Amino acid sequence: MSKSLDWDSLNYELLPWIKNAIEVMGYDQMTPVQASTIPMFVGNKDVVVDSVTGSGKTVAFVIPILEKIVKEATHLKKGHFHSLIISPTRELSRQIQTVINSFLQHYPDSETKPIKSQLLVGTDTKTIRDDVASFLEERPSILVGTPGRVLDFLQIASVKAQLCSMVVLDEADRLLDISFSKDIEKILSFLPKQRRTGLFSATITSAGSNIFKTGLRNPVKIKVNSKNNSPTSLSLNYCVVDTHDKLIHLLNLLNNYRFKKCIVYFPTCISVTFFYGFIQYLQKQNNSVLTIDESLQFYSLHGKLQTSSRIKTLEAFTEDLNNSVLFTTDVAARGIDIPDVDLVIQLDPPTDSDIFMHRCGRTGRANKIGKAITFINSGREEDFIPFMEVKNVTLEPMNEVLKEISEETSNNFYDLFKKWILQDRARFDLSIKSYVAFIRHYSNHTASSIFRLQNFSYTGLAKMYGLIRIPRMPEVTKYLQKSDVLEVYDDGWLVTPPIDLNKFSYADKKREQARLQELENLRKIQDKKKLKFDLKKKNMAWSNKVATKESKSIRREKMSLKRKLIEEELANQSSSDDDDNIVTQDWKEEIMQNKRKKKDTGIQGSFDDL
Ligand SMILES: Nc1ncnc2c1ncn2[C@@H]1O[C@H](COP(=O)(O)OP(=O)(O)OP(=O)(O)O)[C@@H](O)[C@H]1O
Repeated sequence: MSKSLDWDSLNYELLPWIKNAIEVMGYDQMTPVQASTIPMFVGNKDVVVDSVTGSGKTVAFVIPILEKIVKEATHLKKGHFHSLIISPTRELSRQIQTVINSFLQHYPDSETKPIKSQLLVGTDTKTIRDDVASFLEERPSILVGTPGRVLDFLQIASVKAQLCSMVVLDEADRLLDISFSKDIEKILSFLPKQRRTGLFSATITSAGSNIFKTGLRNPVKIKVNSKNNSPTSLSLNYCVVDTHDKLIHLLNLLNNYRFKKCIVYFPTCISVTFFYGFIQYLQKQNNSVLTIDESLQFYSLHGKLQTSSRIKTLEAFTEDLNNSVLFTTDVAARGIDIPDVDLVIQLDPPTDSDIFMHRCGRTGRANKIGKAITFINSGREEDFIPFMEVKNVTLEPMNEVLKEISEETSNNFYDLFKKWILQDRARFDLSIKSYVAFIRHYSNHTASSIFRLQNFSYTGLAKMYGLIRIPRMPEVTKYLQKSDVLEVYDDGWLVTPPIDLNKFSYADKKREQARLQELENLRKIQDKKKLKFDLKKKNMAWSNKVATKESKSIRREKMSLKRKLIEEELANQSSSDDDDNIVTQDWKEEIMQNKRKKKDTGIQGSFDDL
């Protein structure tokens, strides 16, 4: 392992054009992970690299790949490639390709065969056939892509993988987890066994023994130590807040804290869309409760957006030099390298504690100062702090940055939120969907003893999401507490009198027309059914009527017995408090919901039933 971080102290001479690229990029010295990894990976060793976020792992595998291509890939035939880099997201793959290309810009023109790279990610415009055509035409030596697309590509007969001699799994623990591992195994089965393999991540230990599924041969483990499992330039803080005021705290923080670029992590895609819409309204609207600084520029990015829009947003956020704020999900948690991000806010801790460090690590990169603030819901979630301490991640409290929120402000803000929702049924739908998605998300926490649905403030959450009605979910109805933040009226309404949902319209004219049409259809069907039923009843023979009555009373008896059994079962369940019960009850609710759906054929997609 090299002790000096001087580029000249490597145990071999870097190619002159690579040296030139390094100089132009302004990398005066190697980072520790580069000093340890480059000589090993160039020297034909398999490597497993564990190094904190923002420590320069990308260059640590890009340089060895480029060095080896120059030495080995001069005779590559059509349809073959030299190296394959796989990463979990399109954004990260694109970013890796940008780093490769910024090196390749310095590759001398005098060389007869240029070195090229190709990106393999799903897009709205390019098919896999397009990828193959451009591969055969352009003859790239390096392929970079996401698992699904890479696998599809390798399955095409004209693509030959026999000469691939280097493979890198960036964010390897993620690629080896349950969602990607099957694809990765298949991809690796296409590659020759005699190859070099590099696994890179800031949380590689989470992959456990899965790393050996990658066919590593006598790998060298490179761990760049850090005291706090995070870069020293990154400070990790938390604030304990009441759930119902969390959005106000977030907005106050964005208004008052000085930053260049901030990333805010939301729990779900739909919550990004929902809160992004509301915050844009607040910024435009002159209101007396909470105004948002005009200079703040908001962006939203999540995995359900089209690729082209994801690319545009990321580029615009990267280029924006003013106070810009990106609302996003874990799609932008790993690997994304945006210069000048100096603040990261997590609205909630992630469901997987590994993601916590990846999210925080979007700031404090390459020795630049950064701050990551995580909101913790008051109650039980404070236990998250010692839980992370055990994982060698120390979080410091910083409640002093938060402004006190009076009850009056809190209620006025909620009224403003509800007013916005009542302007458009689409917002009402979104509010309910976001709320439901959050609860489902919350129930997926791996640290389920800390993040317990039983302890959650459901009305506090409803206030935070501006709900006008609490959806009928088993998780919610089971744990609604009398002492909660909001008064819940009949049928889950949080406003009185309740809203007539038949008259609650969409602002979008087409959507509203479709809704009215559906309502009309439903009414017709119900009228027809009623007519049919009345006729049948009228025409039925007296003896049949008696028989029907009898069978009805038998059915009623059976039903009441069944109900009793279910009630007993539920009573038993609520006395023990584990999350499995929630799943069971959820299942029952699902059956009931399905039955309800079958009954009322129209109006699906409205949330009247939730
Ligand atoms: N030798 C170097 N000197 C200075 N800056 C560097 C050097 N090498 C890389 N960087 C810069 O460090 C930043 C982080 O690099 P990179 O994205 O490779 O980190 P990483 O370790 O892969 O992080 P993550 O685990 O979050 O993916 C980049 O902006 C990169 O330009």
